[in-house]
Amino acid sequence: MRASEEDRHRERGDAREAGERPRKAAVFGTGSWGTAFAAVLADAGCRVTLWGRRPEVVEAINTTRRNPGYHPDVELPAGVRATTQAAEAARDADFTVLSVPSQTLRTNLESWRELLHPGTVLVSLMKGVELGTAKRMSEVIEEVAEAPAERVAVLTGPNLAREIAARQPAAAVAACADEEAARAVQSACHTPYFRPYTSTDVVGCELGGAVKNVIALAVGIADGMGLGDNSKASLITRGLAETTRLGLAMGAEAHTFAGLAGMGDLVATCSSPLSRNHTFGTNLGRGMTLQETIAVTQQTAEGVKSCQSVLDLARRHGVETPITQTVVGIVHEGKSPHVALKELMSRSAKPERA
Ligand SMILES: NC(=O)C1=CN([C@@H]2O[C@H](COP(=O)(O)OP(=O)(O)OC[C@H]3O[C@@H](n4cnc5c(N)ncnc54)[C@H](O)[C@@H]3O)[C@@H](O)[C@H]2O)C=CC1
Ligand SMILES: O=C(CO)COP(=O)(O)O
Repeated sequence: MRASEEDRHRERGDAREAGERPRKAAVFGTGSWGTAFAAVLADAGCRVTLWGRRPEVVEAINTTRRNPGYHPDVELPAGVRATTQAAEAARDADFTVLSVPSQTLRTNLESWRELLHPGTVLVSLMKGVELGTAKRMSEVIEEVAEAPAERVAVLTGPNLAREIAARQPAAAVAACADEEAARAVQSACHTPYFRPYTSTDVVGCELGGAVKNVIALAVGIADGMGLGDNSKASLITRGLAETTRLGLAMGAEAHTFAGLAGMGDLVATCSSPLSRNHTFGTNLGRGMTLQETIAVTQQTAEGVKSCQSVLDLARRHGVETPITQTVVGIVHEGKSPHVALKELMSRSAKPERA
């Protein structure tokens, strides 16, 4: 029989009292989510080493317990320390958490792969699809780190970093082909305010996270154009329909898209002013050019690049993704949002289930 959550919490406490070493996590990336998730892991009892490339950020974290560029008002738990040395972060890590921009992951991981602790579970926090290859982040990790799918997990869901850093309650999904590894990740980040569920549907979980960023761009554009809630609800709902269609073609499970990694994340991202993708879209919808919008965006808005890879995936699988196509048209082909909207609305009529 599977142990209940309470039993597992008790077992962890017993193990610590019995002198078992605390679990160790390396988090690569001191950005908004990497920093907030490091705090979650530490609050759950892990010893966390954060790797950052900028010495001044690492120094600030170690001396002030704050990351001034991303979460200036949040005091990080004592269990988090930072380093610029990848080898130091990776040493003995039970969990190696990756939180860099999706398009730099391959290059980053190529320089870290020799340092990874044998047997470590690699956990992707990233919500993008690689340009050119159209690979999901877990696929890039498996390939570059030469790690089996059983040791590559994904953590996703409605998790706006600023809210998690403020310890506001949220749920998430820890997905891995190996259920045992998914449970290990779940237990490593389970706190009174962060409630991860497990899944073995890695494809569905990753796709939900990546495509919702594209749909959030569309909803942001609608917002920026001054459109109302009917328009936005229609985009969100049809956005979920196209995500599900693509996911099913790729072997994902339908129920994943009705869960936290699908609907949950889509709703959070499309409705929150904290979302970088949503804000990016709003600026475009208000009439900023792509270059102006990029210039005012301080953090990673994955959908801007991943919309092209998602469209690539859809074409490879012969799936229609009209909203994604519209976003690509506006963001990368210079199409005016008004013209793009007219085209989207004038597509041939069809049954809702098509
Ligand atoms: N911020 C959020 O609320 C959430 C973000 N995510 C996902 O987490 C991933 C990371 O996002 P954030 O931390 O929010 O982004 P961010 O933009 O706040 O931070 C990215 C970090 O990567 C570093 N970085 C940039 N280029 C790099 C390179 N070439 N090599 C190494 N490091 C580099 C930056 O210095 C920064 O520390 C993204 O895929 C995002 O979609 C997922 C859930 C929530
Ligand atoms: O993934 C997120 C929330 O779950 C964060 O969304 P943004 O990257 O658009 O800020």
